[in-house]
Amino acid sequence: TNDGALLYPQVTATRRMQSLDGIWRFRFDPESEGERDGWPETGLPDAAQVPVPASFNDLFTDKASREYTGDFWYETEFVAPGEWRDKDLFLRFDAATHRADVFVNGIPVGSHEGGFTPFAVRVNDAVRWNEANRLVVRLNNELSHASLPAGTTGTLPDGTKVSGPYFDFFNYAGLQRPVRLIAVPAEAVTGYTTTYELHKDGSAIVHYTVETRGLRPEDTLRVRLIDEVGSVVADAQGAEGELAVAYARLWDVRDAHLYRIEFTILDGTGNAAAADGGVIDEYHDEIGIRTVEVRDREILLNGRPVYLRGFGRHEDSAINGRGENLAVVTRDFELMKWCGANSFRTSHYPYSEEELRLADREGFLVIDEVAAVGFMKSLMNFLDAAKDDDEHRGRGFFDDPDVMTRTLHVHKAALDELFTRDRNHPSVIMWSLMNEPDSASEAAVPYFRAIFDHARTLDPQHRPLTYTNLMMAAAGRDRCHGFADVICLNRYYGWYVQGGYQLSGAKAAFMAEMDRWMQIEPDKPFVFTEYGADTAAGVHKLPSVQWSEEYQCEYLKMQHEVFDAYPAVVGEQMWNLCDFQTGEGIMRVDGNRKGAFTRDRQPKAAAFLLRERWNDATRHQ
Ligand SMILES: CCC[C@@H]1NC[C@@H](O)[C@H](O)[C@H]1C(=O)O
Repeated sequence: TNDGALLYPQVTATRRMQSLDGIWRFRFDPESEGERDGWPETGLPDAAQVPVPASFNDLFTDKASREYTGDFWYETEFVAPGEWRDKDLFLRFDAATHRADVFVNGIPVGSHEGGFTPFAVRVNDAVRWNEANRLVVRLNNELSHASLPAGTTGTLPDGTKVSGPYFDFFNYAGLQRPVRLIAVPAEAVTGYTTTYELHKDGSAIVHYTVETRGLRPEDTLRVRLIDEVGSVVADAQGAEGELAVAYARLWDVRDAHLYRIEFTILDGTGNAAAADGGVIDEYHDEIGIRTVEVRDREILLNGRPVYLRGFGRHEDSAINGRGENLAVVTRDFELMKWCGANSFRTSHYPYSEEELRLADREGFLVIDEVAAVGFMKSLMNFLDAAKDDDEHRGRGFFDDPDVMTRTLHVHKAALDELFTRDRNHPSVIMWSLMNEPDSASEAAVPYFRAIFDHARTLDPQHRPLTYTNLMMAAAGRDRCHGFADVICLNRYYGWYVQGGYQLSGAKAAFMAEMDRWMQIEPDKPFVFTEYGADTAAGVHKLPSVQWSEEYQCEYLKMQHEVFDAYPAVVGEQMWNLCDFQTGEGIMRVDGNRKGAFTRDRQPKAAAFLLRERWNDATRHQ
């Protein structure tokens, strides 16, 4: 339900908000009996106590809890303030991973599929005003070929379910981002879009549309643009129009200038109470005046070419798991700035709204990725790429008969939610629709066509669309690159292939593939969205060996030599900013160790190498 509750929550003259974060009751439900046993009405029996937001997985001391797969429940209570009864009351979950059913006082009030975008459920008909109300939420973290991220669900001999992720990050789950009670007027702003037109004389036009609900014909919808010193620089009326800015302070890479866009619905009947000044609804947001386009094999920001320097990342930290931790987010931006980075990809799922708002303020360029990862059957950290699990033996991911129906449906819905949530962020400059799909398979082509065609309809700013290509679909094997505006490559020459002493051979093979790409896609820009080498911090070796800090630096130097040999390369995002947690396996040492920094955000030698390369002003922008 997008009734104005999906806009980023805020308190204004007309809107109210109450955080429900804190300690909630929690329990697993391996037999899926909770609803039958009345938990929505009576609450959770024998419950544990867990924090929201956080993943549940790293809180406990037993393996069955860390690895738990199936239904699990959260419970808390909240008071519905009587002063809000004339507004629409919503529960807004910023993320419930991977799916949720919500109950208030035993009454089902809504459900959601997908663990990385917000949803809101209206609860007016279920609450008791000025009293405690029981909030019970059933979540589920099972993976399938129709879940984003994709995977499979197996069972142990005793019937216990086991997650089989087709991706290289831990299948963390839970209420991993804030939960809020919010109150929105019945007549309200429910969404908006912006596009930008820059002029040579330094002026600009902000074209806007506003989505409302319940707007009465006699009421006025006013839109104002306010600059950083609080001056109203433009104003307009109506559900769509333009805001002309005489001297626009453009949003630019690592030079962010934000404007406050303010939407106000004013009572047009003339008999509004003087107290509220006739304001029916008021919502404001921060936008950046900038343009993004791909032209002449460059990515242009405000008409000037940019070179992406930065990282693939994860929302991942000790104890929290994938739970939002603003201290970690802040430290990660500090590390990226220290390295001289200007960009990151939200690998491999939409990051929190707080993360993107920070990117807007810091002037970072973001490749915003939907959680369409694992569209290549690879279990246990890629050792078994295309390994077939029982249900889908012998077929590639896209050969699965349900992929063009169930998977495509879930994928499109996830894109709709991602674009609606993030379309107004100046930091978002490109959309990644999939990470490392099996794009070498013929069956992938109709799927790509359907999903790219759909995505093209979602962004009024028409930002470039891409996906990331992995080595199993190298130049000449990938059948889907034609759909992408920018070719994004995840490459590991010198790690997964021809590692160690063979590094010189790896470089030759890497350049041979790049030469082939230059023939295949002679007009598109290329971005390396991943390159990296697992490195155990503190392991030193002269001469180097793989897993030593010295080797990670040798590896990175070689990659950068190749990138610098091809003018078509307009970006390099090292994998990964930090070490991060994965499922256990013989190729993971309590997680993936390709970080330039450790999981507790301390530097390896590679961090200093990147800092030297990216702070060298004589290089790219
Ligand atoms: C085989 C491609 C490499 C792979 N790419 C996706 C990331 O999520 C993984 O972490 C990375 C890795 O294995 O380090």
